[in-house]
Amino acid sequence: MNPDNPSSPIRIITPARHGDARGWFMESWREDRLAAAGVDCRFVQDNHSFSATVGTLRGVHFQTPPHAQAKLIRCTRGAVIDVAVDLRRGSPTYGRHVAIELSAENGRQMFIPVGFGHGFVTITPDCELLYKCSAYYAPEADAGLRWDCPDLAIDWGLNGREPTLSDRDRRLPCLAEFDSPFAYDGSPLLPL
Ligand SMILES: Cc1cn([C@H]2C[C@H](O)[C@@H](COP(=O)(O)OP(=O)(O)O[C@H]3O[C@@H](C)C(=O)[C@@H](O)[C@H]3O)O2)c(=O)[nH]c1=O
Repeated sequence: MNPDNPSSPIRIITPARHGDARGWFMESWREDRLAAAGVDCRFVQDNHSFSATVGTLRGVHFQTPPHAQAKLIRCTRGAVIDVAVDLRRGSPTYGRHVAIELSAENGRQMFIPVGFGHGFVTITPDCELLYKCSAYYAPEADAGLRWDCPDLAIDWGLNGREPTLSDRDRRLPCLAEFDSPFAYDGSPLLPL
């Protein structure tokens, strides 16, 4: 899953910023541009979260079918390491992940399709994340995997420090206890 390759189901999008003496302007979301980048998705909900301290970790989250969500994620204040984990049963990269820095400064957005888990850790204080979702929040379908599951082996860059977590995230299961409801669609994959 190399997000720089057009064959990857994970897409990185960086909308152009038009700078002038006042600052800048950008089209933060355009359906046709996303379609041109290989993303065919109808979004129905926008989310916005604020994380106060460095080392706040949310994830690894997903909703199960029929409420599964694709997400288009961007950071509008501060910086985070954003992670997408392949949870598609039968995928050659099942359990593996992509991690990239999203920041207010770099303006990158990451598109994560259905079948992937999502999580992030803050690397600056006062981080705001905005993301679009392709399905409504459904608490009964809300699920996740432990951030420190050894089978996921995600390097969050914490260097031994304990992250700030929700109670829910502390209780999430590991990959070995997880029976994935997501099917692998055969989309071409590349080594991470
Ligand atoms: C996700 C979500 C939560 N909530 C509520 C439930 C709870 O009372 C409060 C906080 O929810 P959480 O603790 O689940 O928030 P958080 O840990 O930030 O959950 C989010 O994490 C990132 C990584 C994602 O990818 C998101 O899809 C979502 O799972 O907000 C909604 O009302 N709507 C929503 O869409």
